[in-house]
Amino acid sequence: MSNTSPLTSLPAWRALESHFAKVQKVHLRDLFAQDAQRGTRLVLDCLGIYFDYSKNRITDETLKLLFQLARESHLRERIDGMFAGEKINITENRAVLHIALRTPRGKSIIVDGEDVVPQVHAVLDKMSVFAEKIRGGSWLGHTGKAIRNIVNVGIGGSDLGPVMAYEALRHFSQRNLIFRFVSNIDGTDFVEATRDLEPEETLFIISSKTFTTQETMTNAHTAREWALRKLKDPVAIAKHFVAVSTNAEKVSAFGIDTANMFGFWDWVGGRYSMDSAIGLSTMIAIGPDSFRDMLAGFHEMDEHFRTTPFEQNMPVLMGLLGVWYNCFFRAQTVAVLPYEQYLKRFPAYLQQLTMESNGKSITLSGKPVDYETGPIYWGEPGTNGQHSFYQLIHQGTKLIPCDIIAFAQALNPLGRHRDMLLANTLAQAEALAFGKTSEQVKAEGTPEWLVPHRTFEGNRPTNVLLLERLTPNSLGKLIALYEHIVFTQGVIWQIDSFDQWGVELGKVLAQKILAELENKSEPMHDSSTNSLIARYQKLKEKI
Ligand SMILES: O=P(O)(O)OC[C@H]1O[C@H](O)[C@H](O)[C@@H](O)[C@@H]1O
Repeated sequence: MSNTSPLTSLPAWRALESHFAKVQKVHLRDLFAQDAQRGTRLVLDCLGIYFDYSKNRITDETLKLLFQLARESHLRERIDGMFAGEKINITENRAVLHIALRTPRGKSIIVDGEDVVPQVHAVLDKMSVFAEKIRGGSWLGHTGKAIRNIVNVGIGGSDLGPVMAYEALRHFSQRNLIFRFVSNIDGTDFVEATRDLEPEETLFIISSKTFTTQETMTNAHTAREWALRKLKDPVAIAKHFVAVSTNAEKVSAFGIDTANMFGFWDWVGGRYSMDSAIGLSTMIAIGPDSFRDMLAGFHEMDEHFRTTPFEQNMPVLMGLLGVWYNCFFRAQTVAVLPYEQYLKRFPAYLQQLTMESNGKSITLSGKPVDYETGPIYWGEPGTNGQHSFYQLIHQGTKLIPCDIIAFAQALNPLGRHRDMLLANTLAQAEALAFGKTSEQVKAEGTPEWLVPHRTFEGNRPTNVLLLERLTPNSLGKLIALYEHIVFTQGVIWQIDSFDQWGVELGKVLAQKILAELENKSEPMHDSSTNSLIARYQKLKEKI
């Protein structure tokens, strides 16, 4: 890591603090009134994405200082370090190379003396052959029937990406195949996902980077029992189970032939893995060509991020705007509002990507931070959110910057639906920014006492991302955009965006409590946990 002073002592940070004191109350109405070009000037139009950031509470000076902050944080060197395969995940001593997963054939990225790009393409080729066999009906189950149902068993990064991508790209999927996803340790997840499936026609993809995750291993064993109840012969496993993992030893120990294993590498973080073999279900759904088209979209955004000056660099710009709201306005959350039904799981996917990455409070040099880091990401597709939580965004006491994502062309054109959807999209961004003054409300003849209730303060910032059409390629660009926003922010905050130690403690305690629940040994915890255990055991006995 380049030598960087603590964030709050950087000159740009100090300058931003005094700048913030001056501009924090400035209203977007005034910023637009002062500059007739603002709405066409503060936009980026590249890679097929029209990014309008004019409705942010920023001036040209804000942007200048934010870019200066990026330079003083050595963002350029850190980007180069990631792309060169440096071990920037310092707490796990690992390279962070999800960008290698979409690097075109023929290029090279060296990790520990080995070029990883040919390895990436070898796995993609193996996935393609397998995916085509399933899609074409030539991969037969144990009793000679073609596979019709594909069940991905995984959790976290081995589930959220596949689920999101399947939903997002459903329009491009082969419709005679049924896809299901099992993640939760709650048995209901498995039972409901498989209750109407025929084992003879079902393929399980056991997806787990480590192949040790309790939920996934338990669901995988349950899946094996479910399949063998009908198929009887353990030889059948070879036709009905494949694995996606970095851990060949554990895959064999489970009983899956490593010939049926699709590998990836320790330099791919779970939440950055949906475009690795973890995307096998996605590839079976949309086909190898569309999957590669998605990878090409990722790669275009990677190259944009790697080579474009910060001022025109979409992930850098969006990342810095996020830092501005998070650290100076102290906005606690970011709402992601896709105006596209197919992106309904996109906010959930982003929650792991952003919050598991930047939910940290210790710097790379091991000190507690004295500023805010990762915000809470949340959201629902428009227009549904409008009839639910938008009230709070418009008139509540909290500042919630919103990312609004929309596509001009409907994949399912239907009457006036798309125009109505887009009218809502644009209206919300306008209403959030400009609001409605009490004068305007009064002029409508509203009784005096009602005026404050019907007034909209406005000045609620939005980023609007407008694309032509949701395709595998544009989805790849959008995901890579957020991956690099996370990276940019992690660099500014001087944290390790690629570890996740915070998930460990609960896992260890759950093992201990499970043993106590099953052995009925005397629980040795605090008084609250002890009595919850006792109550659970009592309630359970009532069945
Ligand atoms: O893919 P796996 O090794 O099964 O891991 C699944 C998930 O579980 C872990 O607890 C981590 O928090 C996630 O980052 C990971 O994606």
